[in-house]
Amino acid sequence: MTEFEGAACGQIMPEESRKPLGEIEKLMITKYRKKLWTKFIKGVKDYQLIQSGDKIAVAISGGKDSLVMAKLFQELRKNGIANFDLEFIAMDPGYHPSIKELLVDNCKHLNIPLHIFEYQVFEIAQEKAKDYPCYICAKMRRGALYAKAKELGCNKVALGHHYNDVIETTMLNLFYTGNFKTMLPKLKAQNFDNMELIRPMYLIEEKDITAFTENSGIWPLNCACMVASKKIGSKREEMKTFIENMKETFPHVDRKIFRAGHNVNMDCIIGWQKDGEKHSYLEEYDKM
Ligand SMILES: Nc1ncnc2c1ncn2[C@@H]1O[C@H](COP(=O)(O)OP(=O)(O)OP(=O)(O)O)[C@@H](O)[C@H]1O
Repeated sequence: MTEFEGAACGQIMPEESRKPLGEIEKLMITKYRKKLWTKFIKGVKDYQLIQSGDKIAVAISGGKDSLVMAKLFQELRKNGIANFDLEFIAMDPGYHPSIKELLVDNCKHLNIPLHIFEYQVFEIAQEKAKDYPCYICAKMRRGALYAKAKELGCNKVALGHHYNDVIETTMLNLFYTGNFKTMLPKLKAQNFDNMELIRPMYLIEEKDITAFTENSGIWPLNCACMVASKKIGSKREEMKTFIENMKETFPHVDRKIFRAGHNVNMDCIIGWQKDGEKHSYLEEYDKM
């Protein structure tokens, strides 16, 4: 473990030395075709994430998810299935120089032309929210990514959240906030006109991203956070373990949680929020 990682950080250990770019690109559409490429295309189609004429800013943290997302986007562009443009953006929130070097080196090897910009999120998050910096950090990061995307003439920002992120977020909301709230495949940006956030990795499982990354011999950035990782145990990691343990008794529990967000039965919901306003089923009860 490096001095920057928290106990919850799981390091990816490549099985072999870094493969040449051509081999990595081929691996993605051969051995990992079903697990990565097909699911990427399905997510893009099912959730209508790309429209003709889009210019998409692919947000690269340097972690495994966003690196794989970048390669999948490049493959889609090569295939000419949709008419869209790409930019790759990375916000440097105050990374240690060795971490930044790894990010730049991986992107160079993977032929991802990166726009890196500095935005000292770590410093601000640590100062403003000592006990729980993650929320403010994520909010500021999103604003900075939208602003950079706009500057480059993009109308969409793509984030690397995947299938397991969706499930874990749903369960974290249920357990810790007592609400049913999942993560959307796309949404309109607040405070930025004509800007959308898309999550094209929505159907891709984390274990397949990990396997592909290890097989490619890539060492991605891992827990580059220099603020929170040592202060708070990762609730997300705990939830990951909890779901894995549940799978021993209910093998398809992850799929069921994922599907639940697509199958809410509004006839059996007592209260909900819409556009920030609270509603109750009693509002409609007497009209039935
Ligand atoms: N510093 C950054 N610059 C640009 N994009 C970022 C940055 N940090 C996060 N993102 C984007 O937000 C997504 C979710 O970020 P999160 O911190 O949850 O990382 P993650 O789930 O570990 O994903 P990854 O493996 O890509 O780091 C990333 O996949 C990436 O698209």
